Amino acid sequence: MASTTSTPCKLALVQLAVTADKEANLANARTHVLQAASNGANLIVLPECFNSPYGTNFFPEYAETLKDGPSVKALSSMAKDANAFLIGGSIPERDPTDNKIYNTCTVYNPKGEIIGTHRKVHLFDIDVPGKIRFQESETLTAGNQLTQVDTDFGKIGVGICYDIRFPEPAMIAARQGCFAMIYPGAFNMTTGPLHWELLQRARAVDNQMFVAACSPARDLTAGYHAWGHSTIVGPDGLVLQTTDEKQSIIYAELDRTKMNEFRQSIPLTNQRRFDLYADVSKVNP
Ligand SMILES: O=C(O)CCC(=O)C(=O)O
Repeated sequence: MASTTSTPCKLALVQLAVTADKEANLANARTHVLQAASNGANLIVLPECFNSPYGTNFFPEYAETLKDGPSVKALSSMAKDANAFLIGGSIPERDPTDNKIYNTCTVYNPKGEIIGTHRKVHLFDIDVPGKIRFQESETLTAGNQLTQVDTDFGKIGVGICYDIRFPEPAMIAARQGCFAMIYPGAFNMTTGPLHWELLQRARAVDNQMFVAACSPARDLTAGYHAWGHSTIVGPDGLVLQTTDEKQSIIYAELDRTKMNEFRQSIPLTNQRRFDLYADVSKVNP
């Protein structure tokens, strides 16, 4: 389905250097969000866990509520002062009703109002012997819903990092009219070179939509070494913009006219055979 709006969308991914100092991280985010806006971006994205070091031991310490935590306040005023839509990376969120902690992305309109909240639905629990073991479920709880937000440019699907490994949310988003999937993420030095770009290109080419993933910059003094390489991919599966591991901002115009032309020339959406593969969850392995 084509997006209905025609407002040009200039996307910026802000690959931030993240420290252990939350206040400094929020101030650094603000500086870079305003810089992106002054360069014409009207859709700005921050990385996964941009206000805290990435590690299960840090999540309880840095967690805050969405109602009156400092990060949500700071993000709201950044979006307003930038006059841009802001996909606010993710933060460790404490839900006061059950005291559970989530890895949560909040999304803002240019008035600074929250227009969407995504709690990471697939927790990053992996064990690659001799390389990396990470168990988010030690301190985090998974969210229970997929997230799409309405913007001036059309609908956008939002996931967080490990969520990108699962094709279904991106496919559902595309079929429900989203023109882009955006993932704040923080891959590592093992799976980053293997899969970071591949997964983005896969989600893009499968669904003929824009896909972008925004990482923190790499800090070799931190416990977790992020891969960096924030990347924007077009609906044809080609990389539009990418970067290295350092702090930087990358930009691309997301041209939905070109996306719709590409969808017409290779019309996958109308050619799917759901009569043959209706419900994969019911297929026995
Ligand atoms: O899927 C991966 O390899 C990395 C995922 C990750 O770092 C995360 O979910 O935070």
